[in-house]
Amino acid sequence: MEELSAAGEPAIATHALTKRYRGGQLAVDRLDLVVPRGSVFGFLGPNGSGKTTTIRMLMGLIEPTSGVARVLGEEMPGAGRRVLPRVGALIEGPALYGFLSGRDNLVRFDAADPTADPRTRKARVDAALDRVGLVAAAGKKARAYSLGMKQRLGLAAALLQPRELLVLDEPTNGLDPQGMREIRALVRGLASEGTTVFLSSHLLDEIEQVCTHAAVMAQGRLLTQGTVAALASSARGRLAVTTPDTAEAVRVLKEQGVNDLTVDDDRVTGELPAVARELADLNAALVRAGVRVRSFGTERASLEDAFVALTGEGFDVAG
Ligand SMILES: Nc1ncnc2c1ncn2[C@@H]1O[C@H](COP(=O)(O)OP(=O)(O)OP(=O)(O)O)[C@@H](O)[C@H]1O
Repeated sequence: MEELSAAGEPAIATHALTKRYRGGQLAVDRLDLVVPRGSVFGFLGPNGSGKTTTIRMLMGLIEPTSGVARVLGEEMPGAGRRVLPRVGALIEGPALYGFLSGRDNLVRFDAADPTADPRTRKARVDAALDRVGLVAAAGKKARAYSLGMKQRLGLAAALLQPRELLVLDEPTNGLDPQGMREIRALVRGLASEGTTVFLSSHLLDEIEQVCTHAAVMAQGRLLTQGTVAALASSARGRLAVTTPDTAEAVRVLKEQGVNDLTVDDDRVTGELPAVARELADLNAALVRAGVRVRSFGTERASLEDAFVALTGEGFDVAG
């Protein structure tokens, strides 16, 4: 609610947004999403959970079957002509001409924008290249670019004009760790200037590293949304004990109601019992049984723990 009073409507708000494809597939099911202005919002879900379908509806590329999608305060797809110039989007990889240089690709994008003044084109293209760190490679043909460079060039195209909102569909998909870091740094930089960034990902780690807020999708449905900190803290952390006596520790902890125990070297971790117990009592039980405890504590819960708690299953990171 705070965001509403601070800066008008949220950057994105959907109400009961639904998409059923012609074949009958219910891809998005009554989605209520609220993306606050100024947030870096992670749209998280395994492959096939409906992320791309949602983004396509938000960008007016496909019509919803029912429900409402509002972007920057206006309803899509109807208000597309007014809204889309204020939105930079990178969906399913940028459409680049391989035979043109990175710079000339941007010149083409800029020339295709009827609102872009040709006299200031060069300055816009230079600024965008600089922004994504492609100045040195600007003269190379795009087909010689690595996947990460292509992704950055796509982002540069989205950044030729100042944007209030950036929508990025799996921006780090297929990138190596260095490429991922570069995109993350770019996203943080844009966010610090006040751009709202909405990005989809199937990587929990990535969302934790860069996002302030997140929503979790599974099978077309929204499981939860909120700040990343609140989502992670909604899951209980795991108990972690370091000891040379791992077998005995496992036996004692099991007796004390600790589930899902795993041993990795001299570390025993487990799920804390649902009924809150004094951690000190667990430690005392270990000591009583003669287990030599080197360290004892709980690990901070991660977004992954929250996801597992919500769905009862592991996060599918395949693909
Ligand atoms: N054009 C289409 N026609 C019919 N079904 C589709 C179409 N596009 C997607 N689907 C189905 O809708 C569901 C959601 O797909 P969607 O691509 O939105 O998910 P996603 O979360 O973006 O996954 P991914 O990351 O793999 O793209 C899937 O079951 C998919 O098979």
